[in-house]
Amino acid sequence: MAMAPSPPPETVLDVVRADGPAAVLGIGTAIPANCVTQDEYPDWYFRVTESEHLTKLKAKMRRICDKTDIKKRHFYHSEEMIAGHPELFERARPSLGTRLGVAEFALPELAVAAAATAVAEWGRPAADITHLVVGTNAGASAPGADLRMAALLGLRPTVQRTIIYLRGCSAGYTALRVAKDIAENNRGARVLVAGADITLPAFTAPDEADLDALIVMAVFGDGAGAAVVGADPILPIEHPIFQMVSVSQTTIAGTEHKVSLQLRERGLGYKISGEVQALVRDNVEQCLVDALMPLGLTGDGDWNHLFWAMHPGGRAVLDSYEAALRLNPQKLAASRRVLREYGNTSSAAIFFVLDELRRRRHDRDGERCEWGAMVGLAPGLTIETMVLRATTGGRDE
Ligand SMILES: CC(C)(COP(=O)(O)OP(=O)(O)OC[C@H]1O[C@@H](n2cnc3c(N)ncnc32)[C@H](O)[C@@H]1OP(=O)(O)O)[C@@H](O)C(=O)NCCC(=O)NCCSC(=O)CC(=O)O
Repeated sequence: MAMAPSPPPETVLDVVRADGPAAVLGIGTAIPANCVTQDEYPDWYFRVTESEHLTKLKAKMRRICDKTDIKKRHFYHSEEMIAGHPELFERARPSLGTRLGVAEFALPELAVAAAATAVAEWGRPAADITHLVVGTNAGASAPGADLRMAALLGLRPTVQRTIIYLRGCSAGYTALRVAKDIAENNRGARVLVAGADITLPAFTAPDEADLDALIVMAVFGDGAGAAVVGADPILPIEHPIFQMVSVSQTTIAGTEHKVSLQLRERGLGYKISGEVQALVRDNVEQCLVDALMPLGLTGDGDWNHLFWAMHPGGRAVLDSYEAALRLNPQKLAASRRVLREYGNTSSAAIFFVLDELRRRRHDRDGERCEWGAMVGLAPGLTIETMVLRATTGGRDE
């Protein structure tokens, strides 16, 4: 009997792959209830860590806080929680179990709150989600926050889960990059992406010999962000907000130790070199030329023709982007506002920035550029970019 001819591979791929680029179809964010203003933070921090006697270091902390351009931050931990666990600030004591134990509850709680908002905006039932991608620096368990999220949100048991640990501040980018590839390579896929972080794993007492930790304590905050990503939106139910056009990643040679994270018995240790700002100034423009040249979007070196979703890593990092790309001050207004209101929420921050950017597109004097880019830094030191295209398909445009 003659065998039926097998279809040529291109045809099979046409069936499997989506037609169009992936797009963000819904965005949500969430923050924990405890709020500490940046003005009160030095007093709060030195009090809860029983370090009031370190008056010079506290004065330095105040100088740092005053320069952050942060108004307030939200934390899952409270003064009472820390008082009940002295291992969180007594540096010699092992404390990893306490920290990860809190994260196990906190991450899904925050991520689900953000995801529920993103799913509601997307407009379809949570059971239509086919994939889940979660990025965080505050976990080390399997199954992790992804499985708990799937249960709490009522996702299908067949949902394909990916969790990304310890990607530093770019965990949200990485999760979005993975979601883009999934959406474009699996026709009909709808990917729920979440970035969630709490700072408790890195919480530590002030120490003159560990100024990196002082910077982390002054700048980082807790939060979660989420997005639903999919290609070929089903109109009029689904409304693309940003198309995810292309991605790139460049690791700057010889910078392996400039930003790094280590999970130790006393928690998550960050190394953040003061050279980061200079490295950004010296390298980011070339990365963007490489990423945008193939799309004809370099604007002959005038980068103000794009909108920008910079990760709000710190005031000085945003200043470096602005200087290196000769940006008008309003170009980073969304990133600066997110930094001011929440601090650097690490894996979550980019979702806050995308949410703020699309909100600003509705303002009378808001951003109108069609094309833009997300930029963030990962340990390495690695510069990640994603080219975005703002669509007119947003629900209330
Ligand atoms: C911390 C800052 C707000 C301080 O502001 P300025 O640098 O303008 O102020 P300044 O020079 O007067 O510094 C104030 C005091 O802080 C000290 N100081 C500043 N940077 C320091 C560092 N990296 N390590 C240790 N100490 C530091 C200074 O010596 C000074 O101490 P004294 O007063 O005693 O002389 C800023 O440098 C900043 O925003 N840094 C970026 C923080 C950061 O790296 N974020 C995470 C990046 S990674 C990330 O999130 C990824 C991403 O961005 O995508």
